[in-house]
Amino acid sequence: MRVGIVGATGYGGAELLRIIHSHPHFEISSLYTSSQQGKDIHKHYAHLTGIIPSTLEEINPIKMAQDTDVVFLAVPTGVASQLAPELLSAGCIVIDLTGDFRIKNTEDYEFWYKRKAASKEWIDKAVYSLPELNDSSIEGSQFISNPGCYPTATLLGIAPLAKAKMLKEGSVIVDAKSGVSGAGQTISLGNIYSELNENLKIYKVNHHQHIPEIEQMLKQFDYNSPITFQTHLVPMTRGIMSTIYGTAEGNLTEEEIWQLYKDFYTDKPFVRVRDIGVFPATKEVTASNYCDIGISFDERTGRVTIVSVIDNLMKGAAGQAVQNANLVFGFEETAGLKFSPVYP
Ligand SMILES: NC(=O)C1=CN([C@@H]2O[C@H](COP(=O)(O)OP(=O)(O)OC[C@H]3O[C@@H](n4cnc5c(N)ncnc54)[C@H](OP(=O)(O)O)[C@@H]3O)[C@@H](O)[C@H]2O)C=CC1
Ligand SMILES: CC(=O)N[C@@H](CCC(=O)OP(=O)(O)O)C(=O)O
Repeated sequence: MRVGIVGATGYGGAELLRIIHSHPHFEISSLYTSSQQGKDIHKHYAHLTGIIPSTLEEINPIKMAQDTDVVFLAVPTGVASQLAPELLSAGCIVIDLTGDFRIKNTEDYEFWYKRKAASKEWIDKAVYSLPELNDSSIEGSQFISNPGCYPTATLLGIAPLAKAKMLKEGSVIVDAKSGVSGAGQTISLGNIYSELNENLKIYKVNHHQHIPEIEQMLKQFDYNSPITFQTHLVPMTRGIMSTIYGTAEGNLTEEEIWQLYKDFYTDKPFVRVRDIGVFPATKEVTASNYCDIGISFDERTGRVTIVSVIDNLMKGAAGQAVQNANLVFGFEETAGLKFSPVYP
Protein backbone atom coordinates (compact mmCIF):
# COMPACT_ATOMS: atom_id res chain seq x y z
CA MET A 1 0.00 0.00 0.00
CA ARG A 2 1.30 3.45 -0.94
CA VAL A 3 1.49 5.87 1.97
CA GLY A 4 1.49 9.66 1.81
CA ILE A 5 2.43 11.76 4.83
CA VAL A 6 1.47 15.40 5.26
CA GLY A 7 3.67 17.05 7.89
CA ALA A 8 6.54 14.60 7.32
CA THR A 9 8.95 17.28 8.58
CA GLY A 10 7.35 17.29 12.04
CA TYR A 11 7.98 14.90 14.94
CA GLY A 12 4.86 12.81 14.34
CA GLY A 13 5.75 12.64 10.64
CA ALA A 14 9.31 11.55 11.42
CA GLU A 15 7.98 8.75 13.61
CA LEU A 16 5.59 7.65 10.85
CA LEU A 17 8.57 7.50 8.48
CA ARG A 18 10.53 5.35 10.93
CA ILE A 19 7.67 2.85 11.28
CA ILE A 20 6.54 2.70 7.66
CA HIS A 21 10.10 2.34 6.37
CA SER A 22 10.13 -1.24 7.72
CA HIS A 23 6.40 -2.03 7.54
CA PRO A 24 5.60 -5.29 5.71
CA HIS A 25 2.53 -3.93 3.85
CA PHE A 26 2.99 -0.16 3.63
CA GLU A 27 5.62 1.75 1.67
CA ILE A 28 6.45 5.44 1.73
CA SER A 29 5.19 6.85 -1.52
CA SER A 30 4.96 10.63 -1.13
CA LEU A 31 5.85 13.20 1.52
CA TYR A 32 3.99 16.51 1.53
CA THR A 33 4.91 19.90 2.93
CA SER A 34 3.41 23.34 3.22
CA SER A 35 6.78 25.11 3.34
CA GLN A 36 9.65 23.04 1.88
CA GLN A 37 8.53 21.92 -1.61
CA GLY A 38 11.30 20.35 -3.69
CA LYS A 39 13.65 19.72 -0.77
CA ASP A 40 14.86 16.22 0.06
CA ILE A 41 13.63 15.01 3.47
CA HIS A 42 17.21 14.43 4.61
CA LYS A 43 17.87 18.18 4.28
CA HIS A 44 15.41 18.58 7.14
CA TYR A 45 16.18 15.34 8.97
CA ALA A 46 19.84 14.37 8.57
CA HIS A 47 19.20 11.12 10.48
CA LEU A 48 17.27 9.89 7.42
CA THR A 49 20.23 10.36 5.05
CA GLY A 50 20.54 7.34 2.79
CA ILE A 51 17.52 5.65 4.37
CA ILE A 52 14.49 7.43 2.97
CA PRO A 53 15.28 9.21 -0.29
CA SER A 54 12.21 11.30 -0.85
CA THR A 55 11.56 14.82 -2.12
CA LEU A 56 8.93 16.89 -0.35
CA GLU A 57 5.95 17.67 -2.57
CA GLU A 58 3.27 20.33 -2.46
CA ILE A 59 -0.15 19.46 -1.06
CA ASN A 60 -2.52 18.76 -3.96
CA PRO A 61 -5.52 16.62 -2.93
CA ILE A 62 -6.43 15.41 -6.46
CA LYS A 63 -2.87 14.26 -7.18
CA MET A 64 -2.55 12.80 -3.67
CA ALA A 65 -5.62 10.64 -4.26
CA GLN A 66 -3.95 9.27 -7.43
CA ASP A 67 -0.50 8.75 -5.88
CA THR A 68 -1.42 7.12 -2.55
CA ASP A 69 -3.64 4.48 -0.98
CA VAL A 70 -3.67 6.14 2.45
CA VAL A 71 -2.70 9.59 3.72
CA PHE A 72 -1.58 10.36 7.28
CA LEU A 73 -2.17 13.91 8.48
CA ALA A 74 0.57 14.86 10.96
CA VAL A 75 -0.16 18.57 10.73
CA PRO A 76 -1.04 21.13 13.40
CA THR A 77 -4.52 20.95 14.87
CA GLY A 78 -6.65 23.42 12.91
CA VAL A 79 -5.03 22.51 9.57
CA ALA A 80 -6.73 19.13 9.25
CA SER A 81 -10.21 20.63 9.60
CA GLN A 82 -9.75 22.13 6.12
CA LEU A 83 -7.43 19.57 4.55
CA ALA A 84 -9.14 16.31 5.52
CA PRO A 85 -12.49 17.10 3.79
CA GLU A 86 -10.63 18.03 0.56
CA LEU A 87 -8.67 14.77 0.63
CA LEU A 88 -11.71 12.67 1.50
CA SER A 89 -13.74 14.28 -1.27
CA ALA A 90 -10.91 13.45 -3.69
CA GLY A 91 -11.19 9.79 -2.62
CA CYS A 92 -8.27 9.45 -0.17
CA ILE A 93 -8.29 7.22 2.87
CA VAL A 94 -7.23 9.50 5.72
CA ILE A 95 -5.74 8.83 9.15
CA ASP A 96 -5.79 12.14 11.03
CA LEU A 97 -3.40 12.61 13.96
CA THR A 98 -4.76 16.03 14.95
CA GLY A 99 -7.46 16.96 17.43
CA ASP A 100 -9.78 18.38 14.77
CA PHE A 101 -12.23 15.49 14.40
CA ARG A 102 -12.07 13.83 17.83
CA ILE A 103 -14.69 15.91 19.62
CA LYS A 104 -18.16 15.17 18.31
CA ASN A 105 -19.77 18.25 19.88
CA THR A 106 -18.57 21.32 17.95
CA GLU A 107 -19.33 23.70 20.85
CA ASP A 108 -17.08 21.64 23.10
CA TYR A 109 -14.31 21.69 20.47
CA GLU A 110 -14.55 25.46 20.10
CA PHE A 111 -14.59 26.01 23.87
CA TRP A 112 -11.56 23.81 24.61
CA TYR A 113 -9.48 24.32 21.46
CA LYS A 114 -10.32 28.04 21.14
CA ARG A 115 -10.73 27.77 17.37
CA LYS A 116 -13.48 27.13 14.87
CA ALA A 117 -14.58 23.51 14.59
CA ALA A 118 -14.47 21.51 11.36
CA SER A 119 -17.75 21.01 9.54
CA LYS A 120 -20.16 18.81 11.51
CA GLU A 121 -20.78 16.67 8.43
CA TRP A 122 -17.14 15.54 8.40
CA ILE A 123 -16.86 15.30 12.18
CA ASP A 124 -19.75 12.82 12.08
CA LYS A 125 -18.02 10.80 9.36
CA ALA A 126 -14.75 10.55 11.31
CA VAL A 127 -14.31 7.28 13.21
CA TYR A 128 -12.56 7.94 16.53
CA SER A 129 -10.45 4.85 17.04
CA LEU A 130 -8.54 3.89 20.17
CA PRO A 131 -8.22 0.28 18.99
CA GLU A 132 -8.21 -1.45 22.38
CA LEU A 133 -11.49 0.27 23.30
CA ASN A 134 -13.38 0.09 19.99
CA ASP A 135 -16.80 -1.56 20.10
CA SER A 136 -16.74 -2.53 16.43
CA SER A 137 -14.33 -3.22 13.60
CA ILE A 138 -12.93 -0.24 11.68
CA GLU A 139 -11.96 -2.33 8.66
CA GLY A 140 -12.93 -0.51 5.46
CA SER A 141 -13.36 2.92 7.14
CA GLN A 142 -12.29 5.88 5.00
CA PHE A 143 -11.62 8.40 7.76
CA ILE A 144 -9.98 7.71 11.12
CA SER A 145 -9.53 10.26 13.87
CA ASN A 146 -6.51 9.15 15.89
CA PRO A 147 -6.75 9.81 19.65
CA GLY A 148 -4.65 12.36 21.52
CA CYS A 149 -1.57 11.34 23.45
CA TYR A 150 -2.81 12.07 26.98
CA PRO A 151 -6.27 10.57 26.27
CA THR A 152 -4.63 7.36 25.03
CA ALA A 153 -2.63 6.84 28.21
CA THR A 154 -5.48 7.99 30.45
CA LEU A 155 -8.34 6.10 28.82
CA LEU A 156 -6.40 2.83 28.63
CA GLY A 157 -5.69 3.29 32.35
CA ILE A 158 -9.29 4.01 33.34
CA ALA A 159 -11.30 1.85 30.91
CA PRO A 160 -11.39 -1.54 32.69
CA LEU A 161 -12.71 -0.06 35.94
CA ALA A 162 -14.98 2.49 34.23
CA LYS A 163 -16.50 -0.06 31.85
CA ALA A 164 -17.13 -2.37 34.80
CA LYS A 165 -19.00 0.58 36.45
CA MET A 166 -16.69 0.37 39.42
CA LEU A 167 -15.56 3.98 39.61
CA LYS A 168 -17.50 6.28 41.91
CA GLU A 169 -18.95 9.21 39.93
CA GLY A 170 -17.01 12.43 40.52
CA SER A 171 -13.98 10.68 42.00
CA VAL A 172 -11.54 10.62 39.07
CA ILE A 173 -8.42 12.80 39.23
CA VAL A 174 -5.69 12.49 36.62
CA ASP A 175 -2.17 13.76 37.14
CA ALA A 176 -0.37 13.50 33.79
CA LYS A 177 3.17 14.31 32.70
CA SER A 178 4.71 14.56 29.25
CA GLY A 179 8.09 14.83 27.61
CA VAL A 180 8.74 17.86 25.44
CA SER A 181 8.32 16.20 22.02
CA GLY A 182 4.60 16.20 22.84
CA ALA A 183 4.64 19.85 21.82
CA GLY A 184 6.07 19.02 18.37
CA GLN A 185 9.02 20.62 16.66
CA THR A 186 7.63 24.14 16.74
CA ILE A 187 9.82 26.42 18.83
CA SER A 188 8.32 28.27 21.79
CA LEU A 189 9.83 30.05 24.78
CA GLY A 190 8.49 27.46 27.21
CA ASN A 191 10.24 24.66 25.33
CA ILE A 192 13.82 25.95 25.21
CA TYR A 193 16.55 24.16 27.17
CA SER A 194 17.07 26.78 29.88
CA GLU A 195 13.36 26.84 30.67
CA LEU A 196 13.01 23.06 30.81
CA ASN A 197 16.27 21.72 32.20
CA GLU A 198 16.08 20.84 35.94
CA ASN A 199 12.54 22.16 35.97
CA LEU A 200 9.04 20.74 36.35
CA LYS A 201 6.08 22.77 35.17
CA ILE A 202 2.33 22.37 35.38
CA TYR A 203 0.49 23.87 32.41
CA LYS A 204 -3.04 24.44 31.01
CA VAL A 205 -4.41 23.94 34.55
CA ASN A 206 -8.07 22.84 34.29
CA HIS A 207 -8.05 23.96 30.63
CA HIS A 208 -6.29 21.21 28.72
CA GLN A 209 -7.91 20.50 25.33
CA HIS A 210 -7.77 16.75 25.96
CA ILE A 211 -10.32 16.95 28.82
CA PRO A 212 -13.41 16.80 26.53
CA GLU A 213 -11.90 13.90 24.56
CA ILE A 214 -11.44 11.85 27.73
CA GLU A 215 -14.87 12.78 29.09
CA GLN A 216 -16.54 11.98 25.75
CA MET A 217 -15.22 8.42 25.92
CA LEU A 218 -15.98 8.03 29.64
CA LYS A 219 -19.62 8.92 28.91
CA GLN A 220 -19.73 5.93 26.57
CA PHE A 221 -18.79 3.83 29.62
CA ASP A 222 -21.61 5.52 31.59
CA TYR A 223 -19.19 7.51 33.73
CA ASN A 224 -20.84 10.90 33.41
CA SER A 225 -19.01 13.24 35.81
CA PRO A 226 -16.36 15.78 34.84
CA ILE A 227 -12.81 14.76 35.67
CA THR A 228 -9.98 16.74 37.20
CA PHE A 229 -7.11 16.50 34.71
CA GLN A 230 -3.73 18.23 35.04
CA THR A 231 -0.70 18.16 32.79
CA HIS A 232 3.00 18.71 33.53
CA LEU A 233 6.03 19.22 31.31
CA VAL A 234 8.99 17.04 32.26
CA PRO A 235 12.57 17.65 31.04
CA MET A 236 12.73 14.51 28.92
CA THR A 237 12.27 14.02 25.19
CA ARG A 238 9.63 11.29 24.98
CA GLY A 239 7.08 9.69 27.24
CA ILE A 240 3.81 10.24 29.06
CA MET A 241 2.90 9.05 32.53
CA SER A 242 -0.73 9.36 33.46
CA THR A 243 -1.38 8.72 37.15
CA ILE A 244 -5.08 8.20 37.74
CA TYR A 245 -6.87 8.26 41.09
CA GLY A 246 -10.46 7.12 41.60
CA THR A 247 -12.68 5.72 44.34
CA ALA A 248 -13.47 2.07 43.73
CA GLU A 249 -16.96 0.67 44.14
CA GLY A 250 -17.95 -2.95 44.62
CA ASN A 251 -15.78 -4.04 47.57
CA LEU A 252 -13.18 -5.68 45.39
CA THR A 253 -9.74 -6.61 46.66
CA GLU A 254 -6.56 -5.38 45.00
CA GLU A 255 -6.08 -8.80 43.45
CA GLU A 256 -9.61 -8.76 41.97
CA ILE A 257 -9.07 -5.29 40.48
CA TRP A 258 -5.75 -6.43 39.01
CA GLN A 259 -7.46 -9.54 37.56
CA LEU A 260 -10.11 -7.30 35.97
CA TYR A 261 -7.32 -5.44 34.15
CA LYS A 262 -5.53 -8.65 33.13
CA ASP A 263 -8.77 -10.06 31.69
CA PHE A 264 -9.72 -6.81 29.95
CA TYR A 265 -6.41 -6.63 28.10
CA THR A 266 -5.84 -10.36 27.67
CA ASP A 267 -5.92 -10.31 23.85
CA LYS A 268 -4.61 -6.78 23.38
CA PRO A 269 -1.01 -7.08 22.18
CA PHE A 270 0.04 -3.51 23.00
CA VAL A 271 -1.18 -3.26 26.60
CA ARG A 272 0.97 -4.84 29.28
CA VAL A 273 -0.48 -4.99 32.79
CA ARG A 274 2.30 -5.23 35.36
CA ASP A 275 2.24 -7.55 38.35
CA ILE A 276 0.60 -6.27 41.52
CA GLY A 277 2.85 -3.69 43.17
CA VAL A 278 5.00 -3.19 40.06
CA PHE A 279 4.76 0.19 38.33
CA PRO A 280 5.94 1.11 34.84
CA ALA A 281 8.36 3.90 33.99
CA THR A 282 8.25 5.88 30.75
CA LYS A 283 11.61 4.55 29.62
CA GLU A 284 10.20 1.01 29.60
CA VAL A 285 8.02 1.86 26.59
CA THR A 286 10.29 4.33 24.76
CA ALA A 287 10.05 4.14 20.95
CA SER A 288 7.52 1.29 21.17
CA ASN A 289 3.75 1.04 20.74
CA TYR A 290 3.17 -0.38 24.23
CA CYS A 291 1.03 1.07 26.96
CA ASP A 292 2.15 -0.32 30.32
CA ILE A 293 -0.15 -0.20 33.33
CA GLY A 294 0.43 -0.63 37.07
CA ILE A 295 -2.35 -0.78 39.69
CA SER A 296 -2.59 -0.34 43.45
CA PHE A 297 -5.65 -0.30 45.73
CA ASP A 298 -5.44 1.50 49.07
CA GLU A 299 -7.89 -0.20 51.41
CA ARG A 300 -7.50 2.66 53.93
CA THR A 301 -8.90 5.28 51.53
CA GLY A 302 -10.85 3.08 49.11
CA ARG A 303 -8.94 4.71 46.25
CA VAL A 304 -7.32 3.01 43.30
CA THR A 305 -4.11 4.39 41.81
CA ILE A 306 -3.46 3.46 38.19
CA VAL A 307 -0.23 4.36 36.43
CA SER A 308 -0.29 4.26 32.64
CA VAL A 309 2.75 5.04 30.47
CA ILE A 310 3.18 5.40 26.72
CA ASP A 311 5.61 6.94 24.26
CA ASN A 312 3.70 10.04 23.13
CA LEU A 313 5.05 9.81 19.58
CA MET A 314 4.26 6.09 19.27
CA LYS A 315 1.15 4.80 21.05
CA GLY A 316 0.29 8.48 21.57
CA ALA A 317 0.51 9.37 17.86
CA ALA A 318 2.30 7.64 14.95
CA GLY A 319 2.33 4.08 16.33
CA GLN A 320 -1.38 4.17 17.07
CA ALA A 321 -2.03 5.76 13.66
CA VAL A 322 -0.27 2.82 11.95
CA GLN A 323 -2.14 0.38 14.24
CA ASN A 324 -5.37 2.02 13.02
CA ALA A 325 -4.25 1.87 9.39
CA ASN A 326 -3.48 -1.83 9.82
CA LEU A 327 -7.02 -2.39 11.06
CA VAL A 328 -8.57 -0.30 8.26
CA PHE A 329 -6.83 -2.46 5.63
CA GLY A 330 -7.46 -5.74 7.47
CA PHE A 331 -3.78 -6.39 8.21
CA GLU A 332 -2.51 -7.91 11.44
CA GLU A 333 -2.93 -5.22 14.12
CA THR A 334 0.74 -5.42 15.09
CA ALA A 335 2.17 -5.33 11.54
CA GLY A 336 5.22 -3.06 11.45
CA LEU A 337 4.91 -2.33 15.16
CA LYS A 338 6.45 -5.35 16.81
CA PHE A 339 9.72 -3.76 17.92
CA SER A 340 10.70 -3.68 21.58
CA PRO A 341 11.28 -0.45 23.52
CA VAL A 342 14.70 1.21 23.31
CA TYR A 343 16.37 0.76 26.70
CA PRO A 344 18.22 2.29 28.44
N1 LIG B 1 3.92 15.29 19.23
C1 LIG B 1 3.11 14.43 19.82
O1 LIG B 1 3.51 13.74 20.77
C2 LIG B 1 1.70 14.28 19.35
C3 LIG B 1 1.17 15.02 18.33
N2 LIG B 1 -0.14 14.85 17.96
C4 LIG B 1 -0.69 15.65 16.90
O2 LIG B 1 -0.08 15.31 15.67
C5 LIG B 1 0.03 16.47 14.85
C6 LIG B 1 1.48 16.66 14.45
O3 LIG B 1 2.22 16.90 15.63
P1 LIG B 1 3.80 17.06 15.63
O4 LIG B 1 4.40 16.22 14.57
O5 LIG B 1 4.24 16.92 17.01
O6 LIG B 1 3.93 18.60 15.18
P2 LIG B 1 5.19 19.34 14.54
O7 LIG B 1 5.02 20.78 14.89
O8 LIG B 1 6.44 18.67 14.91
O9 LIG B 1 4.96 19.16 12.96
C7 LIG B 1 3.83 19.61 12.29
C8 LIG B 1 4.13 19.68 10.80
O10 LIG B 1 2.97 20.20 10.15
C9 LIG B 1 3.36 20.89 8.97
N3 LIG B 1 2.51 22.08 8.79
C10 LIG B 1 2.54 23.25 9.45
N4 LIG B 1 1.60 24.08 8.98
C11 LIG B 1 0.97 23.42 7.97
C12 LIG B 1 -0.08 23.76 7.08
N5 LIG B 1 -0.67 24.94 7.13
N6 LIG B 1 -0.47 22.83 6.16
C13 LIG B 1 0.13 21.63 6.10
N7 LIG B 1 1.14 21.25 6.92
C14 LIG B 1 1.55 22.14 7.84
C15 LIG B 1 4.81 21.32 9.18
O11 LIG B 1 5.55 20.81 8.09
P3 LIG B 1 5.80 21.68 6.76
O12 LIG B 1 6.28 23.03 7.21
O13 LIG B 1 6.87 20.88 6.09
O14 LIG B 1 4.51 21.72 6.05
C16 LIG B 1 5.27 20.62 10.46
O15 LIG B 1 6.48 19.93 10.30
C17 LIG B 1 -0.52 17.63 15.67
O16 LIG B 1 -1.86 17.86 15.32
C18 LIG B 1 -0.42 17.14 17.08
O17 LIG B 1 -1.35 17.74 17.90
C19 LIG B 1 -0.94 13.94 18.53
C20 LIG B 1 -0.47 13.16 19.54
C21 LIG B 1 0.87 13.29 20.06
C1 LIG C 1 3.93 18.53 25.93
C2 LIG C 1 2.81 19.19 25.18
O1 LIG C 1 2.78 20.40 25.01
N1 LIG C 1 1.87 18.39 24.71
C3 LIG C 1 0.77 18.89 23.95
C4 LIG C 1 0.06 17.76 23.28
C5 LIG C 1 -0.70 18.36 22.14
C6 LIG C 1 -1.36 17.47 21.20
O2 LIG C 1 -0.99 16.37 20.97
O3 LIG C 1 -2.40 18.10 20.65
P1 LIG C 1 -3.75 17.52 20.08
O4 LIG C 1 -3.72 16.06 20.36
O5 LIG C 1 -4.80 18.19 20.85
O6 LIG C 1 -3.73 17.86 18.66
C7 LIG C 1 -0.23 19.67 24.85
O7 LIG C 1 -0.28 19.41 26.04
O8 LIG C 1 -0.98 20.49 24.30
